[in-house]
Amino acid sequence: MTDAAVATLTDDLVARGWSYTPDFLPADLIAALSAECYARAERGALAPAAVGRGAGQAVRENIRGDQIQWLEGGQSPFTDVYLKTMGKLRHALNQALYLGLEEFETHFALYPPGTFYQQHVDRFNDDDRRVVSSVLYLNQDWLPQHGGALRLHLKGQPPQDVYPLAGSLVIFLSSDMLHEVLPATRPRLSLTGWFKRR
Ligand SMILES: O=C(O)CCC(=O)C(=O)O
Ligand SMILES: [Fe+2]
Repeated sequence: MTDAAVATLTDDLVARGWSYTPDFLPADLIAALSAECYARAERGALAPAAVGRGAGQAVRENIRGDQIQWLEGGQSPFTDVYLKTMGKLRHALNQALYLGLEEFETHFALYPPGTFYQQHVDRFNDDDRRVVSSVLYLNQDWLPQHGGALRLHLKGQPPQDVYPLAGSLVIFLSSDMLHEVLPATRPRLSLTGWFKRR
């Protein structure tokens, strides 16, 4: 992540509420993170993702069908490099945009073929701490015919589809951006995260 890439990212976030950075992290690190996600899935560490919060939380596969595991520091050298990079990005966002972001929470997500996440925004009604959403994709050799786009529903414009290509990073404003994940023909892996204010 060069200074120029960070500048473009923050400029795009201000100008249009989202940004796309190809090759955000090196290919060998992305391959290691992808292998780690598959290994976690194989040992049963990923669990069906829930929607909602607190007492209203429930697994609803008609709304979202991914399997997730939250990350913690110290789990692997690869996830630690990712967490450290997102920490640097958090500082950069704060310096450029004065967002007061104090935390970053993130999970692996695996969408089995055919699963999806219906249109939503990432901020909860009863908790407005999520300010910026991030998705880092871990899928080698992804082709448009595999489906699985992240569809951003931009205000007053046609929707924007982003394919989940290995190493690419999408950032958007958590409260404003209506978005959905379209079904794919192959497993779709990512690290999804949220920069939060206190
Ligand atoms: O994987 C993606 O492209 C987006 C995931 C998402 O919208 C979410 O987890 O809230
Ligand atoms: Fe989302």
